[in-house]
Amino acid sequence: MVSIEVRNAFVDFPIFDAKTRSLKKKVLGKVGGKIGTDSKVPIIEALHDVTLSLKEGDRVALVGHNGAGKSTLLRLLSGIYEPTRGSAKVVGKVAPVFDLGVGMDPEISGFENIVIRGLFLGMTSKEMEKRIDDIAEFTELGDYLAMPLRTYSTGMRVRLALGIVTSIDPEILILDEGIGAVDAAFLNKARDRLKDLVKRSGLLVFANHSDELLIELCDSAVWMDEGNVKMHGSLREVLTSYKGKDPFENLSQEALERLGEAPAMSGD
Ligand SMILES: Nc1ncnc2c1ncn2[C@@H]1O[C@H](COP(=O)(O)OP(=O)(O)OP(=O)(O)O)[C@@H](O)[C@H]1O
Repeated sequence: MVSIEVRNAFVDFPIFDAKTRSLKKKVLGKVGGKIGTDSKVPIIEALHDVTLSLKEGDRVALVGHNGAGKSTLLRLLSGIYEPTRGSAKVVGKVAPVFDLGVGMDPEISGFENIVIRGLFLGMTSKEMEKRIDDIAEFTELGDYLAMPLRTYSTGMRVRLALGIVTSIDPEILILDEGIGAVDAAFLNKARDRLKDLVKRSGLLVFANHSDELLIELCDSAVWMDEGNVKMHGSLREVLTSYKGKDPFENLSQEALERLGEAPAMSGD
């Protein structure tokens, strides 16, 4: 059984080369974690006393304004960052997808990249080799798969990366923005693969600004604000509080039924 237990976790970034003059100016900032100035160097408090308990089957959306701490939290959950104080215990193998391009080598072929990228995501080369035909078909890259990645256009790279990422069997899947940033037409093609990927995952945490994608893939949500967990609950409740309106109200009846949701909340 996979699980994530974060207890009273803090992640601080001391900044040794901050310009003191600009920090003394009292300009009211609206985004980013708190900047503590009690010590000799300013410290950005990216995560502040975060407690979070996630279990097998959870599909969690992570929302919050720029600099609220979403990416930092995802890195903590992936074991890339250790908490400065507190604890983060992750049981299960994590497949972190922060940037679709990370882990791809421009000098080797598309085929070789499929295997290498798969290894980074916790798969074995045998498992990836079995998936090559399926990935090739999805990407429509044909003979280009035998060419070095540096010969690909940006869109071709995204196709390959998305094909690989959606082919894995993750225990814990951590997705940052990147996925939603791909071309809308191609994302439509990838949607079913993404949904299947999430179904196969033991646990999903997904940071994204697109309501539609979150509604499609998640059922609960965590709202981060200035490094704190401001709210943790059902996706609909959290998105309604975060956005100030019910995100389901614009969905068609068919979509609502598919999602097993009631019609939009009345009166707000
Ligand atoms: N490597 C770092 N060094 C210093 N400060 C950092 C670092 N990474 C993040 N921060 C700071 O931590 C805070 C949280 O950043 P984080 O990237 O987690 O936010 P986010 O919610 O993912 O934002 P966005 O939606 O803009 O991507 C911000 O104030 C940011 O300036």
